[in-house]
Amino acid sequence: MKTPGGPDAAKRRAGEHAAALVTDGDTVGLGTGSTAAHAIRALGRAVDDGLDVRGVATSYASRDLAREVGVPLVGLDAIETLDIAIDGADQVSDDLALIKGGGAAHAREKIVDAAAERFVVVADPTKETPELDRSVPVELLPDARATVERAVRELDGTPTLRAAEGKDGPVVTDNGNLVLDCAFGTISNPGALATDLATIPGVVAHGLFVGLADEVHVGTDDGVTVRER
Ligand SMILES: O=C[C@H](O)[C@H](O)[C@H](O)COP(=O)(O)O
Repeated sequence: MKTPGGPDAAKRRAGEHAAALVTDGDTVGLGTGSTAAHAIRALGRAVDDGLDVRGVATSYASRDLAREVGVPLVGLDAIETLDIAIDGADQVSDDLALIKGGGAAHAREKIVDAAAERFVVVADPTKETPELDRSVPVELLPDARATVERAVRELDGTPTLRAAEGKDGPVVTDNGNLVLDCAFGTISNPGALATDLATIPGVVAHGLFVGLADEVHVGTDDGVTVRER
């Protein structure tokens, strides 16, 4: 699908559309990535106009952007539930299963998105796919690298340690852990794979989000399409 202004315009449409769902008094999960950033900026403008919200950041990056644009923050450790979370995705399947973690933020994102009454995914059309087939990011304790790699191979996956840009060595997450990008080909049963990955000792969180998204807002040529679970 063509998107005038390119993918970033589509991301902006989706982010602003989702931000408009936030109402006075809400506690809002602030996702990570270039699409969620548009929602955070829109929320900052709404706060300037008088909206009363508390944001819960999912990463250093979303926390810093929220501070920059004036969205008041509350710590993840201080909340039990949220009214709404707005977050991006690397892939969205027809049944709203997601792959997340392209920015290595999926551990905190999963906590925040799962705790929200309403989890809204924001995306551009390049993220949509009938079935998930991208590599699944798996955050793990550094000492468990060899054992987790072996367990992923036993699930017929191919793990690759994520390398850092601008630094020698691996990506280290906001939580001080490593990330394995695990290729499984087309994922025909995301729920089963999600359970298998979650039960590997040493895995902190993986990027399969199954049964969590309530709706997906996709920026298009002339607006936004919404799919609901
Ligand atoms: O770890 C990063 C997150 O899961 C992002 O939400 C995801 O990678 C999508 O990012 P973007 O909107 O930049 O494509």
